[in-house]
Amino acid sequence: MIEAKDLTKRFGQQLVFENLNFKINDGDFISLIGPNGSGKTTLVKILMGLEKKTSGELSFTKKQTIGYVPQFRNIDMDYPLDIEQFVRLNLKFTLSPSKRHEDDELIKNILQETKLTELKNRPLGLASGGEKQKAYLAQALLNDPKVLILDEATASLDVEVKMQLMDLVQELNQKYNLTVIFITHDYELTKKYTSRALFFKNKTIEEVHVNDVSEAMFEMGS
Ligand SMILES: Nc1ncnc2c1ncn2[C@@H]1O[C@H](COP(=O)(O)OP(=O)(O)OP(=O)(O)O)[C@@H](O)[C@H]1O
Repeated sequence: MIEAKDLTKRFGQQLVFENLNFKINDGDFISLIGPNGSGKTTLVKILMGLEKKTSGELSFTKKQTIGYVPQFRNIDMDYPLDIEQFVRLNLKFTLSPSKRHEDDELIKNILQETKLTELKNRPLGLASGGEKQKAYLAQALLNDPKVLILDEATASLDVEVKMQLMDLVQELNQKYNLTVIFITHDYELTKKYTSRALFFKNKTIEEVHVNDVSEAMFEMGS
């Protein structure tokens, strides 16, 4: 479980949010929603230890390995790695033959789990948007995370491709009780896939029942 108590973040004089109080349970599929600039990415950066909180508490009941899938960005056609090589980047490189064998097995399983086996030798630069995002997902899964953060990971993808990626994440959530934190501006995906929603509003956060999530929540000024 992840618990925030009175979590507050400022950048200099600018208050991003204050007194956030929430719990995220193991196996939750939770969305972080709210307008641009309301602090969603800042919160996940604090969760990942990339940014410091200003005050308040953030606690984890046990060691929580975190995987992170970023927003889609195009990759040059001449990017030198294929999908499998790209996924391997997240491994700790080693010269030990027995570790090499273990790594090969791990990569094989992850590629299978993310439905990339057939595509593993495709140059990443020539892969479709959805395939690239699946490669990022595979990389994020390498360290056996208990928590997966999708940071607008479905933005700019076609609707069908978004659904395929989310179906895959849902499978992992259900099969491994993986906690999923989904930052999104997508109303439909929030409704279809998430079981809880945390809504950033007026510099703080409130839990909203997924049935009560409205399109306006993604549009309002912060
Ligand atoms: N390193 C930084 N230094 C100063 N201000 C920052 C920094 N990072 C973010 N901010 C500011 O903090 C606020 C929250 O930004 P953040 O990126 O967390 O919002 P967000 O909800 O993720 O937005 P979006 O939906 O547009 O991605 C914004 O006003 C942003 O400009």
